[in-house]
Amino acid sequence: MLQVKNIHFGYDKILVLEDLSFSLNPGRNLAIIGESGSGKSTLLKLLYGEYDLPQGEIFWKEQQILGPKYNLVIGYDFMKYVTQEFDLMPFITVEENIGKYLSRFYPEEKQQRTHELIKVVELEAFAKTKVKNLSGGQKQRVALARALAKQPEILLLDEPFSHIDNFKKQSLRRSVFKYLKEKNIACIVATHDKNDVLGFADKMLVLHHKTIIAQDTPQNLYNNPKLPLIASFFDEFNSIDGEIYYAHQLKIVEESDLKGVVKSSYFNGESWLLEVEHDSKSVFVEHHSEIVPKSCVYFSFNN
Ligand SMILES: Nc1ncnc2c1ncn2[C@@H]1O[C@H](COP(=O)(O)OP(=O)(O)OP(=O)(O)O)[C@@H](O)[C@H]1O
Repeated sequence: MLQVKNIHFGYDKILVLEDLSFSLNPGRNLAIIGESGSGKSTLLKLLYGEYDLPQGEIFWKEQQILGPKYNLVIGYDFMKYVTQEFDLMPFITVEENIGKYLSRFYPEEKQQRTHELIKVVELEAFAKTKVKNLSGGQKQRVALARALAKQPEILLLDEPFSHIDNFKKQSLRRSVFKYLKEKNIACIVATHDKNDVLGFADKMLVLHHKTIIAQDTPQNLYNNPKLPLIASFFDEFNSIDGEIYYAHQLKIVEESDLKGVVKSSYFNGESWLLEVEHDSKSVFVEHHSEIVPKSCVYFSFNN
């Protein structure tokens, strides 16, 4: 189990994280969310042992995670960290990059394992391509596969699908997260993308103002967001009389006490998002069709 106990950390005396505590069991998937600059990457680096902790402790099972003051080489064999920089070897091929840390004394096993990982990240067509000739998204997939090569017990991922195009993203997420579950590899994913979380994370942790402001399953946080910051991660929302309503929880009706004027309609695939001016504020309502600007409409709550 990963145990993070009352950790504090700052750069140059400016506190970035204050008194964080949480835990994660083997094989579980934890998503870390928070606005830009809230400390997600810093937290991953601390979990990896990249910095010394001025206060608090981190353990993976019995092993305490310590920083450079105690370790000549940063990191531990049971943990891998995929940063936003990838850190690959450009002049060798995809399969050579992935196989680099696998034992060459078992060539057949090495080849089999490399092939298995290339399949997980859906890069079969590029196995023999030099990394320098790959796109950013393809490099990101090689970095993921390489982190998995030696089968870590825990994987830290910083925005793991940020460079991958939308055509590939969803199938790649399914493939990678399914693989991690099958192999019982715990993973911690720092992300801005709700699609990395919904459907995959067992638990979500929300960072804000240096601390954890919420810690729960994605389902519970989605259904009961409590704070605008949490709702905004998932969807367009409105605060009405102190309550949070997603746009799909409001509907256009023939008549109601809530009246407004349509400012804009935005097509979003399955439906349209209407921006309605009500009480000099914008209210977002999901609707099956477009409504011309300046139309007067009534809206109410979906039951
Ligand atoms: N090496 C560093 N030296 C000094 N300050 C830093 C350093 N790295 C990050 N910071 C600061 O620490 C804070 C947290 O940064 P961090 O990169 O952890 O946030 P983040 O949530 O990962 O952001 P993003 O979502 O934009 O990647 C920011 O205010 C940032 O400016």
